[in-house]
Amino acid sequence: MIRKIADGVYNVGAIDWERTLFDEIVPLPQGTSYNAYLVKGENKTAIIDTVEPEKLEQLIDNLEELKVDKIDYIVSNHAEQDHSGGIPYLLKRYPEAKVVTNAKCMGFEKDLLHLKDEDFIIIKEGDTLELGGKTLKFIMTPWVHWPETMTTYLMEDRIAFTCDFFGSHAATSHTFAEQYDRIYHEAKRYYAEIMMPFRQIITRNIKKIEELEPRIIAPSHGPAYSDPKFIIDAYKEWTSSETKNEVLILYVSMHGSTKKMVYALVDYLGEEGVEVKVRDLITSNLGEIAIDMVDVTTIILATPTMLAGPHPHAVYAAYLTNALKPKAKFVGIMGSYGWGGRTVDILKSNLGALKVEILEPLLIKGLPKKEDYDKIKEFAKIIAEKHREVGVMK
Ligand SMILES: Cc1cc2nc3c(=O)[nH]c(=O)nc-3n(C[C@H](O)[C@H](O)[C@H](O)COP(=O)(O)O)c2cc1C
Repeated sequence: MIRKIADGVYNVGAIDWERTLFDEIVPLPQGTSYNAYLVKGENKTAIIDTVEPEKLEQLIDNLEELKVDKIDYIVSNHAEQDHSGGIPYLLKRYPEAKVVTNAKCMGFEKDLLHLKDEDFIIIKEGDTLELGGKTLKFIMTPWVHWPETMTTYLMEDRIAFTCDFFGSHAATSHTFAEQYDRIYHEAKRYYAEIMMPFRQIITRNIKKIEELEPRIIAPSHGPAYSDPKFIIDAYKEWTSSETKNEVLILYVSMHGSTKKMVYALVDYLGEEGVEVKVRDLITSNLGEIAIDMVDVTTIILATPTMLAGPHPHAVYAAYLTNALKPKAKFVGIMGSYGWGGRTVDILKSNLGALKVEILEPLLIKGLPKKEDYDKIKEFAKIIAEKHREVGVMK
């Protein structure tokens, strides 16, 4: 399916309606797309990014339908195979084509795709490429989400091809975002899963794209944006240091004691005027957990003690929180134990990358008793007080 972006500019990539998992961990409830953009100048033709190799057939069909018998440049914004994986095929089909990218990306593609030095034209920040009436300018946007990532800007049409940056895992036949609620949610999920660990550097990259004053933002997953402000503002909101008056509780419980503690905390936090999100680690997937983390002020890890430490699912949650680096300001640890162990130490040792205050842990023996509920109530009061201190609650 060819999706026209502007005169001489087409999305010739693939739509993957049925894929359910990405990177062997990220669930895809809405499928995804691998957008590849054909830009036809008066003299030269370029394609910006390719598709996941499994979906090459759709790209080939689209190129045939547009009767593309020559490609001069294959611009590669990102070396990850869902965008670069089609390059070896395109080089065979269009032997005169050169891969246009930055030096870092070339290095990765030599390793990942076994491309050779002579396959490349190397560009750097601010360089331009003339196609005849259409000029591509290259803007380095590192760490969205690999070190080599860049944006290609079509100057005359003011289109920013941002690759993963501003993308969403959404299979859709719409060329441009139309169902804004749906796309906001999918773009936020994508941000949470893929971009959140690089929040600080992304802030600088948002500015770089905004300064281009693009008319269109065309990422390599999901629909393009004919209203770039929508997605730029959303990214500004997610990356800002401001958090909401919300607590996310991630819990696991074998026999229900920790769960009782969790739901008591939910009630007490409600009484204190704090919003709560609760995720059972056994039934919640990574996407749901990640999206919930984006703007909460506090994350609570709740686990029973098992084999002298936290339940392995709680270790996973701590590891994930540490890796995703949400902007939360506080982390709490709570749970039930039988006789003792290193639950708190082990969880803390998995949280070293976070700039958070770790609250005084709350561990109780067995099923919570009357005095334990008092402690949970006190825990809720402490969290509310912390939220007041950082100004997310009056
Ligand atoms: C497989 C297993 C291993 C356990 N290992 C420990 C342990 O090493 N240290 C401890 O204090 N309690 C241990 N316990 C006891 C639990 O921590 C205790 O029963 C707790 O109340 C369970 O909380 P839950 O109902 O939320 O699952 C273990 C329980 C199970 C089922």
